[in-house]
Formats: sequence, C-alpha cells, structure tokens
Amino acid sequence: MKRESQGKSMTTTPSKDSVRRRIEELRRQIRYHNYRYYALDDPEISDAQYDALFRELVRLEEAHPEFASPDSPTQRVGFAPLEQFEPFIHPVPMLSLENAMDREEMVEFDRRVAKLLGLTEPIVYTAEPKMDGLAVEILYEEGKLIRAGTRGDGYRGEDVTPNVKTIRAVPWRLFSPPDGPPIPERLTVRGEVYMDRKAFQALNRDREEAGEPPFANPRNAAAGSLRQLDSSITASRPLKAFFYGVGILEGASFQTQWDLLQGLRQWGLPVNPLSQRCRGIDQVLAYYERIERQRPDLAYEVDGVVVKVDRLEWQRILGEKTRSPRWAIAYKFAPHQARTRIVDIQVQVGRTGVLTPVAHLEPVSVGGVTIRRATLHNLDEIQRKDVRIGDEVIVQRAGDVIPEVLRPVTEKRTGQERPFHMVSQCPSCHGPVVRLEGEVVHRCLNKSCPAQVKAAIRHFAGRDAMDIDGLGQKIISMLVDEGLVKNPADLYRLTEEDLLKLPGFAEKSAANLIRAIQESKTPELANFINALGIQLVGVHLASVLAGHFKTFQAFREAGREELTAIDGVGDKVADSIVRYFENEENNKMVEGLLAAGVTPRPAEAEPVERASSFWPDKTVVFTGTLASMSRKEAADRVKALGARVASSVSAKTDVVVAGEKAGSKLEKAKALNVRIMNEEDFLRSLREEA
Ligand SMILES: NC(=O)c1ccc[n+]([C@@H]2O[C@H](COP(=O)([O-])OP(=O)(O)OC[C@H]3O[C@@H](n4cnc5c(N)ncnc54)[C@H](O)[C@@H]3O)[C@@H](O)[C@H]2O)c1
Ligand SMILES: [Zn+2]
Repeated sequence: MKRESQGKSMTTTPSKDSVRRRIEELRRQIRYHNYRYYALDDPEISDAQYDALFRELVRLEEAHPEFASPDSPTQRVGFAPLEQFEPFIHPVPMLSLENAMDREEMVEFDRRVAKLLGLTEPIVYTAEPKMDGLAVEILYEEGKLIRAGTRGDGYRGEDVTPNVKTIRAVPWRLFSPPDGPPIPERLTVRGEVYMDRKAFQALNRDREEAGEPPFANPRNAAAGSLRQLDSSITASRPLKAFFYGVGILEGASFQTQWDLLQGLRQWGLPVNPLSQRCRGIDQVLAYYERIERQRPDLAYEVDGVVVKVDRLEWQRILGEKTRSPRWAIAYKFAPHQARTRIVDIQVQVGRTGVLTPVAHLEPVSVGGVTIRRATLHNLDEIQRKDVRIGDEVIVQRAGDVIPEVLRPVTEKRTGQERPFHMVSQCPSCHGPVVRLEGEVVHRCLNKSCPAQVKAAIRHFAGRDAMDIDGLGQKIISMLVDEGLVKNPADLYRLTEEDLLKLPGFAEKSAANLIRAIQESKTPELANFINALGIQLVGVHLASVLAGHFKTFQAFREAGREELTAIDGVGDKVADSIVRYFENEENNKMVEGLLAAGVTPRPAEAEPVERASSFWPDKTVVFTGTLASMSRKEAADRVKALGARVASSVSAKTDVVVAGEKAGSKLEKAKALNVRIMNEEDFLRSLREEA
C-alpha cells in the first residue's frame, strides 16, 4: 500500500519568506493537533497525516536552520499536563522516539549508531512491538507502588495514581524470586497502557448505544480512560499494560535492555512476550516483517516496532537529543488505507434505536481485506469531515477495527456529489426520528421497531452473551419478520415445526437450531447480564457485576447505593441498571426467560482481592509434583487470587510452577523465556498474598 504523500515536494526553490510562512503554518497546525491528541484524546486527523506534517516541518527546519526555534514542536515532547491533575514530575525526562518509515531509514540508523560507537561488527538490538497506547511511569519504593503519572511534556506529566492502581496487570507490590534480581530500593518503571481491540470495540458499541461519542481508536480509548478525575470510570474500562524501560533504578542493575526486560518480568511487571533480541540490522528487518504479518492476529494494536541498542553502556554513550534518544528508533507500520468511492450512505438501526450512517463503498482491498462498508459514526462527523455521497474518499482499517472513512478527496469532486441528510423516519418501522437533548446521535424511539428487535436478539445470541450456535443474522431477520419472535424470551418457545415453515430449513437444521437454543439455557451469570443489553453495561461491567452479586436474583434486587459502592460502577451505570429493572416490558421479558427455564450459573471465584500483587490475570501452568499440596489445590489457590490455569506452555504463559520431576513443559518454558517458579518461590508468593 502506498502511503499518503509525505508533504509537498519542492521542485522550484521557494523564497525565504514562503519557507518561513510554511514553517509557521506547520507549527500552528501541529500544535493544534497535539492539543486534540494529547489533551483531549480526540484527534481530527490520522497518525499518518500527522506524521507527514511533522516530517515536513523537520525537513524544513533542517534545511533552514536560521528558522529553528526552541519552542518548535520538533523540539518538544507531547503536551503540557492539564491543570485538573496534580503534576507528576519525571525524575529522568521521558522522551519521545525518532521515527523511521522505511528500510533505508533503518539502515541509516544502524550506520549512524555504528559510526558513533566506532564499531564494525553487527550491533545487537532488542526489538519490541510498539504498543499503541499511552506512556506511563510508575514509582516503586522498596517494591511498593507509590505514584504513577502520564508522560505529559516529558518533564511533567499528570498524576494518575488511583487510576493506574485499578489496572489489574499493574502490581501494587513487586515480587522477587530468590534466583531473580533483588527488589530495587527505588524504581521508576516505564510502560504503555493500552486496550485490547475487542474491548475497544465493545466499549465503542456501548458508547454509541448510549449516545456518547465513540473513541477514534484503541489508543484514544486507553488515554481517555486513564486520564479521568474519577478513578471508578477507569476501573470500569478494561485497561492493560506492558513495561519496557526504567528511569531511576537503585539497588539493582542490568547490562542490557534484554536483561532489563527479563528483570521487569521477574518482578511481576508484564513484558511483551513478542520482544526479541536481534543481532545486526538484517535480523531487525526480519523481526519487523514478522510482527507486521502477525499484526492482524494480535489482540491489541501495534503501530510499529521499537528498536533499541541492547547494551545499556552503549545507550549511555550515545545519549539523547532534545526530543528523543540516539540509541532507539520507532520503525512504523504503514497504515492500511485505500481510496474508493461512496456509492451511498444508509442508516443502520442499532439495538437501542441509535441510527448510524454507514457508507456503502465501491469494494476495495485494504491491507488484504475487501471492504464494502465503512462507518461514519453520526451526522456531526459527516458534517465535520464534509463527506458526500459520490465522493472519492480515503478509507482506513486498523487491524480488525471497523473500517472508517477518513476524509473526502475534495480535489476529485465533480459537482455531482450530494450531501447526506439524516432521515426523518426510521427506515425499519417508519416511526419518527429524534435527536435527544445533549446527544450527538439520532434515534428511533419505537421499542417494537423490527430493526431494534433484530439487533437486540443478535446481541442476545452473541458469543459473549447466550452464545446460541447457528442463530445468524438472516434467520433472526426471518423470525422477526414472520412474527415468530418479538423479544429474546420468545426464542425458547420456538418449535421445529415453526422453523420448518421458514425457507431454507430442513428437519436436521431445524432440530439443530432448537437444540442449540435449548442448550443455551444455563449461561454464566456474566454472559446472561451482558445478554440483557442494559445500556452502558457491556462485557466487562457484566463480569464485574456477576463477580460481585454471584446470583441473578441479588443483581436484580440491588439498589442504587449498593451498585455505586462497587468498584467500577458509577452513577450513570447504576441509574441505567435501576431504570432497566423498573421498566415493565423488561421485567416481563426477564420473567419470560426465567419461566422458560433459563438459569444463569452463579458466579464462582471470589472477586479478586485488589491488594494481591502478583497473581491477578496471570496465566499459570503447573508441571511436576509439588511436595506441599496437590496440583488441584495449588490451582485453586492461584485461581482464587485471580490467575488462570492452563495445561500447556505457550508464549501467552506468564509463569510455570515447576515441582519435582518436571519435564518437557519446563524445557519449553525455558525456551520461551517464561518465568519459572520452584515450589519454594511459589509458597513464598502465596504467603506474601495472604
Ligand atoms: N493524529 C494526531 O493528530 C496526532 C497528534 C499527535 C501525535 N500523534 C501520534 O503520536 C506520535 C508522536 O507521539 P509520541 O511523541 O508519543 O511518539 P511515538 O508514539 O512515535 O513514540 C514514543 C512513544 O512510543 C511508545 N512506546 C510503545 N511501545 C514502546 C516500546 N516498546 N518501547 C518504547 N516506547 C514505546 C511510548 O509511549 C513512547 O512515549 C506521532 O507519530 C503520531 O503518530 C498523532
Ligand atoms: Zn424504528
């Protein structure tokens, strides 16, 4: 895929004056976009477009040093912290990274490093996925989490300690096995807070349904979730973190970046398992290609790889420039973008009646996937981007995130393009379309609107809900159109005879679907709560609520007070739940489900005790025999602390607990660089959690 033009190429020599004006214009634009991106977490342009502006400015300033200025955005990191937050001072400045866009720039980086160090042999690097989240620094003293802040302008960030403490992957206390590095007296560790793509999509769906503006991408969702004044909002968002560096490190030392990563891992800080040591630039380039291939399958967004000179001594020799270190570089992936034409814009009705305009496109291949539709979010977005029917547009797809229209190519307009008007009648039920006060979205308010019923049933039958196999969009559509199903509870009254009347069903397929529906009757409580489709209650909150209430009855009877007392449940969510169960129709539907024999399984394990430092969210494999307890007992102990137990070792394994006579799993763990605990380490860590 060709990238968008990297700024204007200059064929004739421009006058000094026009260069100065362009520089000023670029600085003004970049400052504005920095503000949107860093302060508001709401960018207006894509990263690729931003990078093009930034690079053009760098080039002009290099070619015309007389216009250089210490307050140019090229000399600064990020954006000053917002005043609503207490400042977080970085004891060692937290810089940005220089970017490379192609192989030549990487080869050039390698040459520069070799020259500065006076080396001729291949240089060893540690290469890591470049997480697309936001950078944080956390201070640990004697292993205890003291404070955490965002990067801000590199010198001062925003103090977000209570928010960072709600992230399960972040230990409140560091852990040290006897054979690992000692716990440092003082440590500031640096990492990236991010949100998985799936969680991001679920969050955006919930937001769109609730009439709130969706986040542009997982990075902004993570940043917007972490930079909250109310940490219960942060707690309700499924954030994760990977760590990759340190600022201060007292009382422990490492020789290389690679050893440092292993050390962080041993202290219980999550480190990206895809990191790799590379000998020479060719291995770096191969690593880049491998990660780019894996990119669509990763659970999270990466926007490139970060390459760091491995020897810390050499890093010190190379030192820093104003904005970035000389010993590291970010090799960015090309965005998956393409040009195509909007054939039409149609509105789609969601399960709570929200109307989403969707662009129907001339099919185009973007990063290997053919796309025919792209979301336009809402009317405001369409007007802000000035997208019209018939426009040639740039579309972008990041991983499996829903493709979106970035902007029209206005130079290609013919005058035949038509602006989009929001419909005044619901395309499904022809009811009136309204825009409620304070909302950006338009809605159909008719509760029995067929499109809403269909969407609600699709949600109900989905993977994270009742998980009904074989109940796809087409069948749901027929069931609703034929009047066989008016709400989810009706599904359980369907018979084979009903289905056989529909086109496309035979005895066997009808029997299969009825069986799948009947088999869905004992969902996990969290899935059942999610299935109900309560506004603002998505997959993540549903599991928080299930963990708290244990039974559906207790959840259903909970009052506002009890709800808001739960970590991660704010006023809005509590109101929405209470309102749901006050509604006559919802109650009838829920009664219908229970009467049909739907019995959610009570949630099991105790909610994780937050103060426990190491085990939450870790994937653990046991191997060999433990002298002090059975395998089952050991597994139950760590599960109670929030860990998952797996049977085989993979790159996703966090810890292998190896007892006597451990065999191949232990070998595999060593090969994959997975942390290994012997029985003594294991018992000690359980004692520490007690
Ligand atoms: N769209 C917009 O309007 C807009 C505006 C401003 C910035 N941006 C984006 O932000 C970028 C500039 O931001 P930046 O200064 O944060 O630089 P950067 O994102 O290019 O690189 C530095 C950052 O990379 C992150 N990182 C991820 N994984 C890492 C790892 N393994 N090791 C080290 N660091 C890792 C850290 O947060 C670090 O601060 C631009 O290139 C652009 O893509 C976009
Ligand atoms: Zn309708």
